[in-house]
Amino acid sequence: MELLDFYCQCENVLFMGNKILIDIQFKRNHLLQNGFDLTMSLYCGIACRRKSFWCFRLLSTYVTKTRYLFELKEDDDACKKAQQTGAFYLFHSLAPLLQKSGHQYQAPRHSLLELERLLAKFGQDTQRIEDSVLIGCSEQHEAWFALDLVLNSSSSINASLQKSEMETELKGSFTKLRKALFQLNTKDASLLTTAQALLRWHDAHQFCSRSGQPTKKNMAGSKRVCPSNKIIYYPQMAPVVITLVSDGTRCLLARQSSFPKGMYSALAGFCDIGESMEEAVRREVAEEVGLEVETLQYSASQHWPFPNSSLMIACHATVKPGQTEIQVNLKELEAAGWFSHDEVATALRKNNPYTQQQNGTFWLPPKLAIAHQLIKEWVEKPSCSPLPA
Ligand SMILES: NC(=O)C1=CN([C@@H]2O[C@H](COP(=O)(O)OP(=O)(O)OC[C@H]3O[C@@H](n4cnc5c(N)ncnc54)[C@H](O)[C@@H]3O)[C@@H](O)[C@H]2O)C=CC1
Ligand SMILES: [Mg+2]
Repeated sequence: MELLDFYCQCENVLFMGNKILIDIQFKRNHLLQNGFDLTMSLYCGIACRRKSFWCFRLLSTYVTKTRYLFELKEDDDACKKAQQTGAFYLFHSLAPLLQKSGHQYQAPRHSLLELERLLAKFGQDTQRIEDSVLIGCSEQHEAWFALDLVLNSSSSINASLQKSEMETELKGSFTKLRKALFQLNTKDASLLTTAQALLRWHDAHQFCSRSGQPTKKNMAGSKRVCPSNKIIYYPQMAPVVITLVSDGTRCLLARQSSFPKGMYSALAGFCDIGESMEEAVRREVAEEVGLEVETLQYSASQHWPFPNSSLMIACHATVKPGQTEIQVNLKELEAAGWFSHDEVATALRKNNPYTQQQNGTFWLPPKLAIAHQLIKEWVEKPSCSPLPA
């Protein structure tokens, strides 16, 4: 909804608690005088009365959306109300419901009414909807939830037998996220990885680790509380560093035996407790390939759902040109080597996860993986100027 539409609907003045809007004519003039673009999607504001005039501040769509999600996480009643007009992504044993068209997958959403009908049809209690977790909302504040139809269900044996009937009813299939991830658009991929990570965390944190009592999820699923001792548990991610090492002209790529055949990636490793990101990078590079990092530069980060939730922290690092002899730690890696700029640029151009490279050439992680971004950055700008490690 755009600014102008919103004001036209609300006539002259004020409404909605602290989201008070002021006289349309005044605001329109004021905004025009101040050079605001009325077509911007700013449509919500906060106003307060100062002496004889109103002060107001428009909030961006992003800010109002963020505040709305915060409210839903904090207030169970507001969250329950949001389910009435919300939409649900469905999972079965952590596999999302997807519909396939050509090479692409799409994630359908269902209304509360459709979900209630589905559960009733398959003999499940509609109370189960309270197991759903909040994963986001649209710009119009339609809240999005995810529900696993099998996890934590008292009738889980029954439900798993009904999987194919459910798929027929829902006109889709419950597909392993690892298989589908790279054929989803970025928005669906991000929502589904968040949803899966959150559903998995709830499934694994049903009991308090101190009292052994069942913990209780809040409506949004942003935490669990032990009713007996009030300990609050929040969903966790493990920090992982991923580093593309360069010697100035070549970059170092490696593979684990668990990787798909022919795929090489940057070096990755979990941070140890008490370590900074910089220390973790130095240790992992030394541990895995026997090299000492000289400089490093942060690039970007990414949530990664496999095998459990990780926060991938991506960096570029360099080693001294004269100290490039690799000693592969075979307990961690199957192979590692230096690759020239041309070799990597060619692999990047040809990279296609559906038709993995033939005739012995190597291939790189797909676009959605942060390893791919890191490698692409290096190919585009091999001589960035990192900081001392
Ligand atoms: N998104 C991306 O582009 C990429 C993501 N990754 C992810 O990075 C992660 C870490 O890479 P690895 O080389 O496997 O790590 P790693 O080099 O630390 O080795 C894994 C080993 O570390 C130990 N470990 C320590 N803390 C752990 C924890 N919190 N969880 C699990 N194991 C722990 C275990 O013994 C495990 O076998 C992997 O889960 C992988 O999925 C890896 C490459 C690319
Ligand atoms: Mg590793």
